[in-house]
Amino acid sequence: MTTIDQRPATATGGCAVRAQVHVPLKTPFGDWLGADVFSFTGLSDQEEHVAIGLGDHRNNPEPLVRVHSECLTGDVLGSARCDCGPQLNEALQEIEKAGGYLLYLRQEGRGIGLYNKIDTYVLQDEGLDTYEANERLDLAADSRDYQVAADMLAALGVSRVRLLTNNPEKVRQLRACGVEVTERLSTGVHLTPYNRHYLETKARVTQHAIELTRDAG
Ligand SMILES: Nc1nc2c(ncn2[C@@H]2O[C@H](COP(=O)(O)OP(=O)(O)OP(=O)(O)O)[C@@H](O)[C@H]2O)c(=O)[nH]1
Ligand SMILES: [Zn+2]
Repeated sequence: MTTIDQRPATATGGCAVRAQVHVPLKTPFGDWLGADVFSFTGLSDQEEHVAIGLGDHRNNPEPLVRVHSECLTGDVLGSARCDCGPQLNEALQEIEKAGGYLLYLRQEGRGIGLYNKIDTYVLQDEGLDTYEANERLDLAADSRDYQVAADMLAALGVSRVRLLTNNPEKVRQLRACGVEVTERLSTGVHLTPYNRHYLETKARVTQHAIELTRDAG
């Protein structure tokens, strides 16, 4: 059953919790998770970002948090070109166990949007890497700004987090926005027959903490 439970909002820079809705989720592994989905008002970029509270998120002074950037092809369609889908599933499982939040940010294509991302796939298949392909379209290689994630955490009353990410830029930006990141935890390495170059490029260009063994995959 889905329930709606308005709770007192902690406003920060205009950002506040708008509603909290309990949603039963079924994972690809067949488990049922009880998720609290939070929507917000006053988000600085006007996007419909959501926070998904899992496990004992209310009482955890240092919740496990993942700031996940939207990837329709990976998250929904299960595309093997990237690692987004498996990272999302892993995060839901880990956060459920530890108690915390998945912030699902509507930042398709590292901020360039879905249509542009699909266009870059054509360029990637001609030999460009994921960052070069963005730039060939005169778009930023990665335009993501995580201030909005910091605002959402503050609105949830969260100031200290353990962060599940391989991306050092997420840690840097959240800290710069006043979030105390006490620990960065790497996700698993989700190698497919199609994403080795994608993962290698992330490790080389943006220093993602991804350790690829030569013979893996
Ligand atoms: N422009 C572009 N974006 C992509 C491509 N494949 C996936 N993405 C986007 O990349 C974003 C995820 O970024 P990643 O670089 O994979 O990982 P991250 O979020 O920086 O780091 P983690 O927290 O470790 O997952 C999502 O918004 C995806 O939509 C691609 O080929 N081109
Ligand atoms: Zn993806």
